Amino acid sequence: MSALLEVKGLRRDYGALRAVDDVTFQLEAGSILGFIGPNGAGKSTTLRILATLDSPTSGEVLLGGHSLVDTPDRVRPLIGYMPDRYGTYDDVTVYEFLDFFARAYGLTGAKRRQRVDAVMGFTGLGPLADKLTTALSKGMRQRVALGRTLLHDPKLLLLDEPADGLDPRARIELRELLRALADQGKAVIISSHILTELAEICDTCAIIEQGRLLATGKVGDILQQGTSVTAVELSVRFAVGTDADAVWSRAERLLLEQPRVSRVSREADSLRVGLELEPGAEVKPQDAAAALLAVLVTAGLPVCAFGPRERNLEDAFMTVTKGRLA
Ligand SMILES: Nc1ncnc2c1ncn2[C@@H]1O[C@H](COP(=O)(O)OP(=O)(O)OP(=O)(O)O)[C@@H](O)[C@H]1O
Repeated sequence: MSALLEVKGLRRDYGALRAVDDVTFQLEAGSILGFIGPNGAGKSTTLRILATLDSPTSGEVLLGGHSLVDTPDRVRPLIGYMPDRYGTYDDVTVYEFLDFFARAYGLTGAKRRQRVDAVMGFTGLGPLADKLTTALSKGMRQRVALGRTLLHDPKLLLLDEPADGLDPRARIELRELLRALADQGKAVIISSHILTELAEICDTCAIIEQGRLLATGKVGDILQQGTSVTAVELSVRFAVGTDADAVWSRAERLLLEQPRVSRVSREADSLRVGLELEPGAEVKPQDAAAALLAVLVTAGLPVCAFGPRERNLEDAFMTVTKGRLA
């Protein structure tokens, strides 16, 4: 079965600037793709083209097998697009706002009321139906914007930086809503700078820089990129009180004196330790790690956690973009 969305060799030039350069990827129904890139990488331009708001200079996009470039009117009803800046109107309640857009989507009579009610129920906006949209918190306004995107029950959702500016609770709620939408069989593309958020929400991700896709694939596979069997990252935590600085400094000095330790840095409440093993070396990574732990404990340092450090999407992003973060 072919993918719901197929993007092939997409290119968009603005004069001499190539904003999107040969972008190719696919997306299945029911899955969430994270679109990651620094400012100006080409995320919004790509999403705008997928929303049929802009035309590519070249390339093809098929949605449900239909060309988005040649037959935009045919595929538009299948697409829900939430831009990075969404407006609300003064003196309009949540219900009126959604009802207005339901009319714009051509929904009439009982069907319209049913869709608006369904969307308000899904997004949890029901109790706020009579509130003015301007009186809502950012998280709630963003739900209204998402609700508007869902009124015509699209198959493909394009969300440009939807988590931007949301507090942690609103982000978690957004994540749950998006997961529920994917479970309903919708394909979702979400762009973001908040990489840790994306790792939890996405099935696949695409890293874009200067218009080019540098990596695409399952989040787990992307996380593995740039890792090697000869480099090991460890995370060490200490049970510390007011002596934290002294303990951390001693540990840092001691670790840096050890063979194979390539770098040590502080990270939130732990030390991140890079171990380099010689290629083909007899010593196994776990033995080298065990030797380090013994050194720390023998020195009387209060180690309370010690183990391999999990790579996160930020590490993967830095690896595939070669460290050029926006
Ligand atoms: N209408 C336009 N005319 C000329 N250049 C444009 C236009 N739209 C975007 N660009 C340029 O294309 C490049 C890609 O922009 P785009 O907005 O797609 O990036 P982005 O990844 O979404 O970044 P951000 O996270 O900052 O929104 C940038 O260099 C931008 O300045």
